[in-house]
Amino acid sequence: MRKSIATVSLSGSLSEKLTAAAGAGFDGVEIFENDLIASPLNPEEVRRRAADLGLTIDLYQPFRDFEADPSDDVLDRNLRRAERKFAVMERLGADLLLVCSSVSPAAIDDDALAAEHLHALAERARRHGIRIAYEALAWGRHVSTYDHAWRIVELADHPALGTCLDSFHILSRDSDPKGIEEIPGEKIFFLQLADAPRIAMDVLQWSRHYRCFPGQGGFDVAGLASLAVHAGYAGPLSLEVFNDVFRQADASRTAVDAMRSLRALEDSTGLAPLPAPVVPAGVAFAELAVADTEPLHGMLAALGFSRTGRHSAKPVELWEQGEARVLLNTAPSAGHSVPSSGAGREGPALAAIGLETADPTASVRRAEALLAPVLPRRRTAGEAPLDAVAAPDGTELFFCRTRWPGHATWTDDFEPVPHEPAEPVGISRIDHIALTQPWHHFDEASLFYRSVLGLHADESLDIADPYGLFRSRAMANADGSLRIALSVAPGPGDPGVPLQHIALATDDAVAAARRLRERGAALLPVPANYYDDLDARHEPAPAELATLRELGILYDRDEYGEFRHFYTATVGRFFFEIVQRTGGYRGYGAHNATVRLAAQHSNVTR
Ligand SMILES: O=C(O)c1ccc(O)c(O)c1
Ligand SMILES: [Mg+2]
Repeated sequence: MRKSIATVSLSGSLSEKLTAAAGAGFDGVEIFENDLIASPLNPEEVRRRAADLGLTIDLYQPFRDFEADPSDDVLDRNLRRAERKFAVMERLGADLLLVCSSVSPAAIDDDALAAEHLHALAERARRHGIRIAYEALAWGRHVSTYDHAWRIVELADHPALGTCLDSFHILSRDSDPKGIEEIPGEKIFFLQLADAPRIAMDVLQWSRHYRCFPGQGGFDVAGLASLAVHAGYAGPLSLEVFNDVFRQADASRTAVDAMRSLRALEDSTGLAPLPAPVVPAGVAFAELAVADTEPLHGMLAALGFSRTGRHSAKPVELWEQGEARVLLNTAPSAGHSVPSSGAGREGPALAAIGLETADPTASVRRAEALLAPVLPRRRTAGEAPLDAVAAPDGTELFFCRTRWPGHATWTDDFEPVPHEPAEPVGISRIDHIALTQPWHHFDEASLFYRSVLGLHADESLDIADPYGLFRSRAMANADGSLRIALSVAPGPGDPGVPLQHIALATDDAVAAARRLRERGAALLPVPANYYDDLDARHEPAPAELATLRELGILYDRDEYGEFRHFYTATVGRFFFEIVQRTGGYRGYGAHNATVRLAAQHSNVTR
C-alpha cells in the first residue's frame, strides 16, 4: 500500500522533513499545520518541493474545535475559518482535511448537532473538491472513541465526509478495534498508525510525547491496520507519531526507522510479505575490539577460556570454552560500537556478534528488505562467504554457521594456536549479550532486532543507577538460545557509565565462583546489605544464603525458576557476567542491576 508520514513525526524544517520522507521512500506526507505556518516556503513552493521529491500531500491537519457548539455565531466563524484553510489546501494541492473531535468546553453532547455541523462543513468542502476526515481524539470533549465518531459521520451522511482512524486514540482507550470491520471501507478516509509503550498516564500527555512507530511499543497496530484493510480501506498507511526523542533525532534516520516499521507491518499482516526472518539459533561468537589484548588475556584465562586460534589475515584471536567463543580484534578499524560519548575508547568494546543462522543468505535478504545496511561481503580463507549487516548502533551482525556438517565454517579462517588446555570453569556458551544504545536510538534498535531477526521483546524496564535511570529491554528467540539485552544510558553527557557485557552460561555458578576466586580473578564485590535484603525477599535456606554471601553471587527467582549470577571486575567499560539459569528462568536479574551498577561505579572510579 502507499506509505505516508506526518511531518510532525520528523525533526527539522518543513523542507528538511520532506527531504527525509522522500529519502526513505515514502509516497506521501500529512502536512501538520504548524510546520506549514512556521515555514518560509509559501504553499505553492511546498507543493512544488513535495512534487519534485515525488511526494503527494495526502492530508492537511488538524482542524480543531469545529462541531457541536450551539452558538450560531461560533458556527459562522468556524465555517469562515474553514474556508481560509480550504484556500491554503488548494494552493498546496491537498484535498483531504482532518477534523479532530472538539475539546472545547462550549461544545455540547449532541450527536445530531455535531452531524449537522459536519454536514455543513462537508458541503462547503465539496465545492472546493475537498473532503473531510473526522477523527475522535482520545481526550475529545464528547466524542472520544472511533465508533462514536463513525456514528456521527453516518448520521451526517455526506459524500465528502468520512472518518479518520488513528490507532493511538483507539488502542490507548482499550476500545475493541473489531468494530472497524463494520465501517464501509470507502468511508474510512484516512488511517493513521502509531504505537506507544504501555504506560499508565494522562492520555493526552501519553499521545503528545510517547507515541512511537508500530512495532516499537505495546499495541497491536498491525492487527488494527489489517481490520481497516479488510473493511476495504485503500488509502495510505500513514504514520503520525508525536515523540519527544524523534523531534530531536536526525530526520533522515528517523524516516528510515519509520519506513522499516511500515514494511515490517505489511509483512506481518500479509499485505506485502518480505523474505521470512531466519531466527538465529544462538551466538556463534562475540567480537571485542581492543587496543591491547593484554588486560583481557588474564581475565579470559581465569574464566577458563583457551586461545585456540589466530585469524589468517587479520589481527584477531579466537578464545573458546565449550560453545562460548570470544574474538579479540586489535585492528584499528574495529570497534564500531564504542560508545559515542568517547568514554572508554581505549577499553574493549563489543564490535560484532556472530549469529548462528541456518540460511545466511536469506538472513541478509530479510535484513536488506528492512533497510539494514548490508556490509561488504567478505570471503573466508575457506571460501565461506561471510554475510553481515550493521545494527543501528553500528554493531556488526554476522550471519554464520559454526562447524555445521557439510557447510563452510567461519572458524576455518583461524589457524590453530598450540595451547595448554585451560582448566575449565564450566562455561558452556554465551547466555546473552548486553549492548548499550545511544539514548535516541533505543526504539529504533528494539524494532530492528524484532523485525530483522524475528526476536520477541520483553517489556521495557527502568533500572536505577546511582547517577541516573537506565531503560532496559531484552530480546530473545523462542528457546532462549539467543538473547540480546539493550539498555540506554540516561542521556548525552550523563555521568552514567555506558557498560557493555557478555554473559556466560554455566550449570553451576557456585562452583564457577569458587574456582575463579581460587585463581584470584577480580570479581565485583557485592555489599552485605544486599544479602540482608535477599534474606527478607526470598528466604533462601541459611546455608545457601551463606554461600551466596561468601562468593558474591546474586540471586533472583521468577515463576519459572531461579537465577544465580555474578560479575567480573570491569576492564575499561567492559565486563563478563557468569549466569546459571535453572528451571526455565526467563529474566536477567533486573532486580539486582541497581546493586551491580552501584558497585561498578565505586569499582570504576576508584
Ligand atoms: O494531539 C493532537 O492534538 C492531535 C492532533 C491531530 C491528530 O491527528 C492527533 O492524532 C492528535
Ligand atoms: Mg491522529
